[in-house]
Amino acid sequence: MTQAMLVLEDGRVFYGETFGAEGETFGEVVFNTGMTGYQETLTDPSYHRQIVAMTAPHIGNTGVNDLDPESRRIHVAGYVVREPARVASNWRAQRSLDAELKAYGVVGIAMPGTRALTRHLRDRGAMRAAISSVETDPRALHARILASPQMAGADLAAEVATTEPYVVPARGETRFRVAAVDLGIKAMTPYRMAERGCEVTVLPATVTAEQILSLNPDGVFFSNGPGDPSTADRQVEALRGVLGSGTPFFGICFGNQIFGRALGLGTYKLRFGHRGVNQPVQDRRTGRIEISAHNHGFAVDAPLDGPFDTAFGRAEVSHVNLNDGCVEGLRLLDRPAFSVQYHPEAAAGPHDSTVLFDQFCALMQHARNLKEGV
Ligand SMILES: NC(=O)CC[C@H](N)C(=O)O
Repeated sequence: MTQAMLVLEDGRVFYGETFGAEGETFGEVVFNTGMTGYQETLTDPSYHRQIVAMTAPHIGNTGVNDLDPESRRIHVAGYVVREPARVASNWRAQRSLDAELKAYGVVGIAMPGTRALTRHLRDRGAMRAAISSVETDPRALHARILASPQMAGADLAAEVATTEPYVVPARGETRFRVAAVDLGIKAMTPYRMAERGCEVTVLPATVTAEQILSLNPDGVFFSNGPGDPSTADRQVEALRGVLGSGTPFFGICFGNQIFGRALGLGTYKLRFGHRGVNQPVQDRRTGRIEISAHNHGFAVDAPLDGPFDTAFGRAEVSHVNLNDGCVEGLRLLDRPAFSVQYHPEAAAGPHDSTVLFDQFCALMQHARNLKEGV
């Protein structure tokens, strides 16, 4: 085993052994608290340019398969685990996690200090970092970290999104046609719509409102994605055009942040964000609590004390996080549009929130009924 080190922007150094590829990598280091779902995490495009540290102490137990990935490749910039499983044991396992990380050239580190790292990030916040198995001087690596890009201000969606439109067919009869803007979309999202009878046309991140609306969709969706939502001006512009048309809208994660901005709200960076599969979110209308999957480092700044006015009529915060009180969902009260900051597609994660896909279908059905005068 080769020695490796993880160095943080504030100078803290951790030592361990290489896991996955050898080499050097830079990114924002964040922690993920999921006990399961490491393959979905690794392949979630929203982790582009992030070094992900797993708090679960044993990673790789079930190996890697070709069924669970959320995109075509591993997207994390680097991977931090406490102890890699020595044996991949599962009936679906096709390869080991170590081999998969090597195949994608993903530099990782196995180190005893993941708990200390998590406590450090919890107190000081997510920050830039590097993993290296080729550098021996932490100070030299630290200097390179200070020259690497920040996550705040990073415009990354177009780096991971499709450049060509493609169609995910409905399973069974086609009930609705959805235009989905890919900002780093996870594969399970169009799948959840397809299994409800939606034919989903996935569009590049730079698509305009005119291009979206020219498809005459029953509904429009904006996906999750990497980077700082304050940079997503083109997408905010496109969404304003969509909302103005009255076409039903649903957004997830980055899509929620863009929706917030389209309504005139601001976004801000959370200290350490939410990444895991057990975040409690409350639906403020029903009081019901959903345990949900999360991956966000930014949040929308919205009034929590009741409905507020926007250019598209009244809006309200529909969901809040019970851990830190941050905004987890928004809805318009006079138009068919809503979004959530968390991941109802549940890959990986509990299925408490998949009902939101049914609500999107219900909005599309309602809009169709109105159009047809039913
Ligand atoms: N999963 C996402 O869509 C993340 C959105 C945004 N990049 C954030 O970190 O908050």
